[in-house]
Amino acid sequence: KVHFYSWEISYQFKSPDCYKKLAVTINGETPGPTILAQQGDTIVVEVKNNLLTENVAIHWHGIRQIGTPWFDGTEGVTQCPIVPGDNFIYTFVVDRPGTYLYHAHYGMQRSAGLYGLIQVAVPDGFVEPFAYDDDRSIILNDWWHNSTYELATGLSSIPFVWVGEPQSLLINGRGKFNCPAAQPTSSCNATNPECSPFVLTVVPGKTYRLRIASVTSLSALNFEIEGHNLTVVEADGHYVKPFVVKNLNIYSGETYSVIFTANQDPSRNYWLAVNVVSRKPGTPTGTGILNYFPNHPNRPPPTTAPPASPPWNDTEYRFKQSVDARAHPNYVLPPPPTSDRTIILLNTQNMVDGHMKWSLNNVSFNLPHTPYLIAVKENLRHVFDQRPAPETYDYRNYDIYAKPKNPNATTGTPIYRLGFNTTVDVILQNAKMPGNSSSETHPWHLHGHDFWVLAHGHGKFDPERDPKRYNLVDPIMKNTVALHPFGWTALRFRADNPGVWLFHCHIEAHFSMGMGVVFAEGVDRVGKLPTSIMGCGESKNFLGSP
Ligand SMILES: O=C1O[C@H]([C@@H](O)CO)C(O)=C1O
Repeated sequence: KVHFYSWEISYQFKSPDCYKKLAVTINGETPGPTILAQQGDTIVVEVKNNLLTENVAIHWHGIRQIGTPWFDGTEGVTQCPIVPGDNFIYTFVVDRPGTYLYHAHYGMQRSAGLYGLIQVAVPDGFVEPFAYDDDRSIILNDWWHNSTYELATGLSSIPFVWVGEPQSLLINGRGKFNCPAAQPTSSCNATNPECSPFVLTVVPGKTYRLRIASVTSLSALNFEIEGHNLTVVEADGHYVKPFVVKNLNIYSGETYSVIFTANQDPSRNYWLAVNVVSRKPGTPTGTGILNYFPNHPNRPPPTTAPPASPPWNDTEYRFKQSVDARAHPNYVLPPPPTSDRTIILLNTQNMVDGHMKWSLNNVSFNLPHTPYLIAVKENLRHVFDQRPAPETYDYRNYDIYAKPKNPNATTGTPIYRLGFNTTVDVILQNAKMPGNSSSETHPWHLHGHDFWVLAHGHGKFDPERDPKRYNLVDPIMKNTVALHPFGWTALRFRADNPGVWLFHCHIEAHFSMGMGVVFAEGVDRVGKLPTSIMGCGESKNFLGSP
């Protein structure tokens, strides 16, 4: 089946948390429409860029784009930006059931509101390993009152201006900023229906599958439904061995399905609550309402206080959830027992020519002007660095608990060329920040693949000792995984999807400061590139060629 969508991208005044500001919308809405499809269906999205002066590109997060690497929607990697006034048609197959996302992948535009959900149903007759009466979804986000341009300009300025903590947390695009009395109601109006809380209505006794996705620009979140345990059954489109939590830690770019039953006192309503964890919170709890039918949705609101998260700096609590997630026993896809190559990526915050950057093995990522897919396929060797990207760092001598020894990194555009069909391990290594005594959580997202999560560890990864601890029995597969403070995360994937793929921290500010790398594999097998992805840099030369 083919699903056709026609999306007009435009700026609109929106008040998702009661404070009025410009948002990038799809057909006038943020979040955008949910794409509903079934495994094997084709999705066609015609994007019309009606932003007056701003490019756009849309990434289909978690969709592997097998056979269509040019429609991954990653500006600078797989396509040129869609310029104002232009149309662009994305066509791709959703080859696996599950919960996925889409969002802007140009500059820091995601934080301006261009995002939504993709839900892919199982084939007819397929029985999922859990039961429920009804299916609901929520998408979580963090929200700033400064424009995306102010945020991005601060990050690239000398001196550096950090984005700071968000003003609000949004559940399905709704939050509540405490409008100051001095602010005119035309710019902040607590009674604006756009910022009335999101209401999830349930029938007492029924069981629900709740799909939960996060597209935050910065925040790691903890989600809780007051008084209701959640059984985690799906993560990033893969069935997991069910485990029960009181609240769920969710990082930007992750999706989960949880099962819960409306089995509490039905005479009242309950809070949906989302809190910032892992960074010292400066944002009030984001709330919504779990409404037991037939109570009024939000009159009166629950008289209890909305749930607080576990302590924001309880890293062990979040680490435990990461290691508790295992593949569902009936759906284990065993990883290859060995790998052909191990890439160790140390992430550090460094200065480059007076700018604050993030780098991997001392190289801070920079997008070339000609998208990599076109440059690699057409062998344009002069448009990006040809020296190989660094395979590891000096792990014998580097102290991850000390401030970066070399405060200066370089910026560059090198790539990792992966042998087609080889098995690659990536070890993400965290370390201390230069400015303070902490180490932050980074959710890493891989385009074009799912990876096995072989292990999470504390401290410095030891290439002799730690591979012996890998879970080769029932590791979960994901497309986004947390790298915890002062820890390491080991991933394995097969380089079996011809194309050029970004691997990056999903914190929008961190990617914009250089926290990413690029993998290229089997590009000689990629078919003729569509001219619609071209037009910028040297790709102009290929327009109209036979
Ligand atoms: O990248 C970041 O920069 C700031 C801080 O380290 C420097 O101000 C911060 O909290 C980040 O996550």
